[in-house]
Amino acid sequence: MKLKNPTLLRDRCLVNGEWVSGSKGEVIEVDNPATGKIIATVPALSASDTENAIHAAQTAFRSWSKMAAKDRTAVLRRWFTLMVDNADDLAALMTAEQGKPLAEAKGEALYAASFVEWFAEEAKRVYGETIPAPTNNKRIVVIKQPIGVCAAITPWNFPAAMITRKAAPALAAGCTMIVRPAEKTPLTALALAELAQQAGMPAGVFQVITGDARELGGALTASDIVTKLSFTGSTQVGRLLMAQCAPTIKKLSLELGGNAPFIVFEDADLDAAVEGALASKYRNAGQTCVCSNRLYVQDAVYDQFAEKLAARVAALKVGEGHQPEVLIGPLIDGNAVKKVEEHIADALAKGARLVTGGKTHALGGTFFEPTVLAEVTQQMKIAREETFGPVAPLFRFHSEEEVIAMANDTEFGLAAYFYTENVRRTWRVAEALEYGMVGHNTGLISNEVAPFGGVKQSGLGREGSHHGIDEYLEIKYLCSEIA
Ligand SMILES: NC(=O)C1=CN([C@@H]2O[C@H](COP(=O)(O)OP(=O)(O)OC[C@H]3O[C@@H](n4cnc5c(N)ncnc54)[C@H](OP(=O)(O)O)[C@@H]3O)[C@@H](O)[C@H]2O)C=CC1
Ligand SMILES: O=C(O)[C@H](O)CS(=O)(=O)O
Repeated sequence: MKLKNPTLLRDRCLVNGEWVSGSKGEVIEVDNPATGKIIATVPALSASDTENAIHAAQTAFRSWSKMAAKDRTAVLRRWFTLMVDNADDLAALMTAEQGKPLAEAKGEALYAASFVEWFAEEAKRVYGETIPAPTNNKRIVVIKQPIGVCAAITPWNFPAAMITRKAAPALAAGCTMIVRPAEKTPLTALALAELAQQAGMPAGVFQVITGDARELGGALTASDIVTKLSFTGSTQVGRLLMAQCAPTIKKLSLELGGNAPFIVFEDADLDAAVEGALASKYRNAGQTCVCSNRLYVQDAVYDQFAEKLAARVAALKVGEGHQPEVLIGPLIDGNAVKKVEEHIADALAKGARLVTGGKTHALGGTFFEPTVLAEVTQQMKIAREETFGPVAPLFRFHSEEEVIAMANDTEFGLAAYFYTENVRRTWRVAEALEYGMVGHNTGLISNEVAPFGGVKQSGLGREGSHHGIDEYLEIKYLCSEIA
């Protein structure tokens, strides 16, 4: 892994403005999923090391929260500029530790930076309000104030964007933030910490700690100094963390699992639908929470769509992320491969048909052939569980009512997609789908300006957009008797 700016490769954690090892002196190895080779080590911090970070964040909060919003904006804008200037190095780190193709990693680096740019601006727009009092001798004013010391626990699939999508609004609001990144992808998080320090972020305002998820997560959730937890990951772990936060009534933002339907109506632009399916299904080798997980195709266009999609999928180049033209990198680990194999085997055993792919790639390791299955039904595991891999299961449907019922038949409600050229159908379907985010004639819906988040068991709260900063603010009103 060659970096233009070698200072971005950090093997220590940033705690209270210092680069520190763990008090136990233990380290965690970081490997490259494409090769299985160890590329770095990071400290295994302990619960007591985490307490040090929490107290540093509490101290830093006292001054950071009182800083003029415009001055916080200036620090965040410098962080944004440094992220853009170092996007190639951030991309190299992501491809090395997570495996995604370099072009996707560069895209994520800029996507991550866009949250810092957006919330640098939002910092200056935390408005309050005045409310006419019920009696003329009183005045009521509403103000918004930063929640306090915040913690973030983030997943491996977007090592940069999932951090800034939380840290940027928190810091903009005047909070301080401790990030515990996934064990598999700490290097990008530590590089973001290095750039934050270069941007002049005061000690204790933004800290990154690495170590055992349960030990560090336990310390963060148990602390009554930490007033807010923002988590992105599986619904199963989200439930656990929600329970761990209950004793201290922490504020929560949860971005959890998905099971996105992708619906192709007979009146769709089929070529556009194929492009959208490729984008929403195979991005990050299918390892995103908003990936289409079930593709429903209306009878009249089913065979045509399946043929078009399979031809494009079979041509997707699989390989190591730094190689040019590679579009599908490795899955994150062997467990991910096992889940994909399990979903395919279950579907075929219950009557599905393999159209293309279907097995581990000739490259070996965790590389997997991009796959399309046909004649898939609701009775198969792949209909109910998030595959988190490069498999497109095609379901048939006959009517709009039938497909809406199938699409909504899940405990998840994160993202959904549909293709139709009919404007009346567009409104009916968009309103009937029980999801937090709906793509119409597009497979790419993620950006910094829209409120990203799910309903049902896909989470709580929204990230990005002007709503995103509210997750890090408390509302207070002053009722003043003036006569
Ligand atoms: N809604 C969204 O925006 C997103 C949702 N996801 C969902 O996450 C899942 C895949 O990501 P994955 O990383 O495997 O999800 P996990 O839920 O397994 O892990 C997410 C994070 O939580 C940590 N973690 C795991 N167990 C605990 C625990 N007991 N206490 C504290 N922290 C813990 C993990 O640490 P470690 O990895 O070190 O074990 C990781 O940092 C999928 O379901 C996907 O849909 C993923 C990304 C975005
Ligand atoms: O982790 C994820 O899956 C991301 O939230 C998806 S996105 O924001 O890049 O769409």
